[in-house]
Amino acid sequence: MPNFRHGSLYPRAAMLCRERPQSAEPGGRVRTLTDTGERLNSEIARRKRAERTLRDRLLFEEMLSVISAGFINLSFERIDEEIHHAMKKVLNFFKVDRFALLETLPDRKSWMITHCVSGTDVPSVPVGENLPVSLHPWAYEKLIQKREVLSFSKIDDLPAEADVDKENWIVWGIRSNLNIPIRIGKPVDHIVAINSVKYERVWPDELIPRLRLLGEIFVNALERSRAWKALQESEERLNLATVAAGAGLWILDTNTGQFWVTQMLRKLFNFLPGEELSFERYEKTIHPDDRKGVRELVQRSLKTQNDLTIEYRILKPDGNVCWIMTRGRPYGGATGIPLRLMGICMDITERKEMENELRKQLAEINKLKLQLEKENIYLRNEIKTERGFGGIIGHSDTLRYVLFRVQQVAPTDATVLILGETGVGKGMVAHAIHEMSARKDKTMVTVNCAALPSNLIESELFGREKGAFTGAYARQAGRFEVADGGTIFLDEIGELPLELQTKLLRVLQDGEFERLGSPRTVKVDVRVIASTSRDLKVEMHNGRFREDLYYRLNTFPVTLPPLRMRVEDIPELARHFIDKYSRKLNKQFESLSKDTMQMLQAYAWPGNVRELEHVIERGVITSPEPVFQLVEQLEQGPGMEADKPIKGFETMAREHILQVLHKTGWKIEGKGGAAAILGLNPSTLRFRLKKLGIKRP
Ligand SMILES: Nc1ncnc2c1ncn2[C@@H]1O[C@H](COP(=O)(O)OP(=O)(O)OP(=O)(O)O)[C@@H](O)[C@H]1O
Repeated sequence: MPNFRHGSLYPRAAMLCRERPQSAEPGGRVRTLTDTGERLNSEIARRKRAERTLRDRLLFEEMLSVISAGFINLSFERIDEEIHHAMKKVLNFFKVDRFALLETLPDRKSWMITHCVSGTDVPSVPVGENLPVSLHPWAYEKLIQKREVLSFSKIDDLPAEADVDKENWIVWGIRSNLNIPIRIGKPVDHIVAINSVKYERVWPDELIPRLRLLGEIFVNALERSRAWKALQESEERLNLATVAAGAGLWILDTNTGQFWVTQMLRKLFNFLPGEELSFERYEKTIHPDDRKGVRELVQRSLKTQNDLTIEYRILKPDGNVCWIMTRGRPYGGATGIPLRLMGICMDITERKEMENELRKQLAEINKLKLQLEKENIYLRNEIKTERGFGGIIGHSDTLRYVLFRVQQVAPTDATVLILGETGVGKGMVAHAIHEMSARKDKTMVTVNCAALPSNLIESELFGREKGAFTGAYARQAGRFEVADGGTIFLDEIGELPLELQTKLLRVLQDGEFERLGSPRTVKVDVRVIASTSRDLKVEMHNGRFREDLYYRLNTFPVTLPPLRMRVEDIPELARHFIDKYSRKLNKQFESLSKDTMQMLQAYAWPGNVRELEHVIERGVITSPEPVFQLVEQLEQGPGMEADKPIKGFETMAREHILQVLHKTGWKIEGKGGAAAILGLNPSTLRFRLKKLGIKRP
C-alpha cells in the first residue's frame, strides 16, 4: 500500500496527495559530483519516479476494478454497505482522514452527507442530517452553481468570502479539503469530499479525475438503487390496487406460450400453487360455450395489436360457474407480432347476477308498464265517456250520446258539423274532436265567422298578397294555411257570406284555394269542423246557405242538446263552476243549498252552459261561505222571450219533436218512447219525422 503520510516518499505523494512542505528547501548544498554524475543521478531519480507513478496508477486501477466489480449484480439492499466498503478502501489507499459523499436535496436549500468513512481519532461529521447551505455558502456556490472543484490545502489560505464556510469546517476539524462535484444529471446532485484533519495536504490535480470516477461509480449505483426502489414502490402500489380491485395479473409469452399469473389469479382460476401454466391450461378452465370467443379475441388482439376486453364464464371444480372479466394489451415485438399479452382478470359474478336480476326486474317492469298503459287507455276511455272529454262535464244520456259520436268521428278526417244553441259547448266539442284526432300535435285554428267583418273574412281565411286591396300592406297567410296539417274550427258557419261559401266548398273538396290577389293555387291538408246555432236547413231554404256546402258539411252532424234538455247535468256543472271560481276567488263552499239547486234546475237556461257559468261566477262573488246560495232570481223575463224571433209552426214542431227524441234517446215506440210523450201513434210520428226531414244523427 502506498504511504502518503508526512515524511513518506515525495514522488508518490506528488503523484497523489502531497503533504504540504512545512518549510522551504534549505539552499546551498555542496555539489560534489560532476555534471555527468548529476545528470545520471537525476535520470535515475526520474525513472524511479516514473516507475512509482506507474505502479501507483496500476494499484489504483486495480482497486477501481475491484470496487467496480463489487457493484456488479449487487442486490439493491446492499448498495449502501458496498459504498461504505469501497470508501474505506479508498480512505486507506490515499491515507486521508475522511472520505464523504454528499447529496444536494431537491429543495436546493440544503444538502446532506449520505456516506462517510473516517480514520481513527477523526472528529465525526453529521451524517444523514439536512445541512442548510447557509453553513457553507461559498462552497455551495462554487460546487453546485459554478460546478467547480473546491480544493484547499491550508484552511487559512481561504479567501475572505469563505469565512462562514471556514468556521464550520474548523468545527469539523478540517485542515485540507478536496471537494469534487459529480455531474450525472443536469444539476449537480452529488459531491465527493476528502478531508485531511491531522495534517495539511496538497491535493495534486491527477487526483481529481480518479476521485470523480469513483464518485460516478457510487452515484450510478445509488441512482440504480433509487430507480429500483421507485419501481418496487410502483409495483407495490399496482399490487395493492389489483388486490383491492380483486384483480389478478397475467402475462402470456407469445413465443413460449407460457402463462405467468399472480397469486390472486391462481386462486380465481383454481390453478395449483407452483403449477406450470400455459394458454391451453387456462383455456381448459373456460366454459366450453365461451372458449371459442376468448380464443378468437386473443388471436385478433395479437394480430391487430389492439387491447382486448371480454366477459366469459369459467367452470369451478365444484361445478359452479363464475363470471370473469378480462382486459389485455399486447406489448413488444418489432416484427409485428407482440412478444407478450398482459392484462388483468376480475371476478364479476356478483355484478352479472345483479345484472341478470335487474334484467328480470326490468322485464317485469316493462310487462307492468304495458299492462298499466292498457289500463290507462281503458281508464282514459272510461273517463272520456263517463266524465266528459277535454273538460266536458255531464252524465246525461243525451250528452253521453254526443260524446259517443265524438269518439266515433274524432280519429277520422271527416268534416264535422256541430249543431246547437249558443253556449251549449260546441267549441268544447270541437276541441275534443281535435284533441282525440291524429292531428292533436298540430294547430287547431278557430275562426268565428260571426265576429269577423264581412270584408275581411276572405283574407282572414284564405290569406292575401301584398296590395290585394287598399290597406293590404304586406302579404299575409290565411287561417287555412296556418292550420295546414291540423284542424280549422269555423264557428258560426251560418254567418259565412254566400260568395265565400263556394271557396270554402272547394277547400273542403280539393283542399285548394287562391290567396286574395294571387292566381297561384295553394294546397292544404286541413280538417274542417264547423258549428252553427242557426238552423242551416232554414238558411238553405231561404237561399242564405249553399245547398252543396250544407250537404258537404253535414257529413257527420253532432247535435248538442240545450241545457234545459239535460237538466240532470246541472248539479255537476254547477259544482264544477263553483269549484272553478271559488279557487280563483279564494273562497270555500262546502255545499250548495237545496233551494239554489232547485232554482238552477227549474230555470230554462236560454244561454245554456255559458249562462250557467256566469250565474255561478256571480254567485261565488255574492254568496256567503260555506253554503253556496244564489242571491239573484233566475226568472225567465218576458223580455227574454220577446227578444227571440217568432218561429213558424213547422220549426216549432220540428224543434219540439227533436227535443223529445233527444230526451228519449231516439226511442220512438213503447213506454217512455217519443210517440207516447207526444201523444202520437208511432207510425204517425215516423211519417212526421220523414216529412220534417228529421233523421237520427
Ligand atoms: N259540458 C260542459 N262542461 C263544462 N263547461 C262547459 C260545457 N259546455 C259548455 N261549457 C262552458 O260554457 C262556455 C260556452 O261553451 P262553448 O263556447 O263551447 O259553447 P258554444 O256552443 O260554442 O257557444 P257559441 O255558440 O256561443 O260559440 C264555455 O266557457 C265552456 O267552458
